[in-house]
Amino acid sequence: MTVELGWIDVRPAPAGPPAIGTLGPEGTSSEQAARLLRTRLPDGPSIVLRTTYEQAVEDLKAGTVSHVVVANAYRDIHHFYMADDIALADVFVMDTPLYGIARRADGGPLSDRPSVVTHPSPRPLVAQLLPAAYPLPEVATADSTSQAAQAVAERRYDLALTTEPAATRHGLRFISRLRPIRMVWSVFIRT
Ligand SMILES: O=C(O)C(=O)C[C@]1(C(=O)O)C=C[C@@H](O)C=C1
Repeated sequence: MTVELGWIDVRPAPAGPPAIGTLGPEGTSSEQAARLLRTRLPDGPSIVLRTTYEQAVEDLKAGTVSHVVVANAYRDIHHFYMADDIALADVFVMDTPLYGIARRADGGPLSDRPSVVTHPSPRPLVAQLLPAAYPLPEVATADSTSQAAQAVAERRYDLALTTEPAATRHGLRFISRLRPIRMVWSVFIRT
């Protein structure tokens, strides 16, 4: 369940039917944030999930979506703040779904030095959540928590730092404790 903790509108919504772009595929925290934004917009807008936030912003500039939701922990968000053809419309605080380290539910025993994949932004959680029995691994990166889960389901890595929805979607089982991330989300519109 997602909990909205605060909301600031800084610019009126654009005219026309809304559509929301963000980072996918299904199971990302960004998808949950987009679902929350949808509850505040008229006409039950569609949600367009893209492989990167940059692709979602290209859709915004091209006019195929009206809003793009970006996690403020995204390290390249400054490009979106600096662009002069899009602008910040809203800011809200929402806890992400639960994050944890997950393995294939049907896999055999884990290696003593399992490989780990994560989106770059929540990477500090790998050291925080990885059970002490395992040495700190080399960490590979994926474009989203959901892609990280998919990479483990496809046997490319042993463990993924991922969300509960993405783990469920890809048949993974958590081996760590779970925690949410209290996140500020930025909503951009075209100017
Ligand atoms: O990959 C996702 O699920 C995202 O929505 C992006 C993501 C993440 O990787 O955790 C980016 C930074 C924040 O930690 C919240 C979300």
